Amino acid sequence: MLKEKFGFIGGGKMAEALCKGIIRAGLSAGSNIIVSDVLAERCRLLKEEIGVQTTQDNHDIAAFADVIILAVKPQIIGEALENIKNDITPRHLIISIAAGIPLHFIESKLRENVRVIRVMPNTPCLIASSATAFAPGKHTTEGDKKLAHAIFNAVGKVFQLEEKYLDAVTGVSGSGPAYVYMFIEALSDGGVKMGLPREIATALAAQTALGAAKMVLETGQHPAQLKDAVTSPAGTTIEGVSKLEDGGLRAAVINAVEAAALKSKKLGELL
Ligand SMILES: NC(=O)C1=CN([C@@H]2O[C@H](COP(=O)(O)OP(=O)(O)OC[C@H]3O[C@@H](n4cnc5c(N)ncnc54)[C@H](OP(=O)(O)O)[C@@H]3O)[C@@H](O)[C@H]2O)C=CC1
Ligand SMILES: O=C(O)[C@@H]1CCC=N1
Repeated sequence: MLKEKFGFIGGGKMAEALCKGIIRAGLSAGSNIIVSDVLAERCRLLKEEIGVQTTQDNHDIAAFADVIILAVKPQIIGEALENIKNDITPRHLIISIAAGIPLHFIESKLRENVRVIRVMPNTPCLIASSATAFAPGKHTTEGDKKLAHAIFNAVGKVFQLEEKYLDAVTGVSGSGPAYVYMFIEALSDGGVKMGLPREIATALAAQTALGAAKMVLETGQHPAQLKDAVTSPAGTTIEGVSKLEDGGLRAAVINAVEAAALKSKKLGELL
């Protein structure tokens, strides 16, 4: 259990997933977390479902928390920082999970020497299976980096990277779960087309994605080697693989990552 208290500005999908993940991982208790949201109904729901404290006033966040997680949409980060800048003191560590928002923007909106870390997590942090990358700001200490590592390591895998890579990370793992859900849904649709009950088809598709991902991570083999091991000469798999190539799966995925990464970059440039 960490001694630091956590405050979230923005109580949406990602704050909810992170709060649940942090509590489930035993890193903090609901009573040590406060979340702000503009909607009273959202506050009520978070309080009832997760047991965190809630507020509609962002000024309450810095008064309570040591670590402040910026979890509002990138487009309103500037407004949220303006709102809290006078509340931030040297005891606070600011963690931004907003896509595309550069460290220098956040640092420039706060008082001098404020410690800021930019993080790109993903929603599987809810079940301790997140893929996260973070980049430290100008004034972060070794202790801050260790703390960020500890938080995101508890809810999945975490990598410290230079900030220049974070837009690409957003394209791969920040947005990535959506692509994988689409693939699983399509795999299930294929099963249904061929007569499987939907529930079975989705369970088989999701377990297949999970197993294949674990094979990549645990065997250390190249994905192409693992694919070749499934693909028997004149067998069934090569028929399917050939259709995926016809449909441009690889190009579609590469283009998706590029588009999401470029959008992340653009969000930072529009400020
Ligand atoms: N969803 C994801 O998978 C990931 C998201 N992120 C990043 O996390 C951040 C949050 O994303 P997500 O949770 O999906 O977004 P949501 O829109 O679900 O959450 C943001 C919440 O903040 C509320 N809000 C708006 N203005 C304020 C304010 N001034 N003070 C407090 N709360 C406010 C919003 O209310 P209202 O809706 O009424 O405006 C909403 O409930 C984004 O910056 C995104 O880029 C990063 C990684 C993954
Ligand atoms: O779609 C988005 O903008 C956010 C950032 C990464 C995942 N979801």
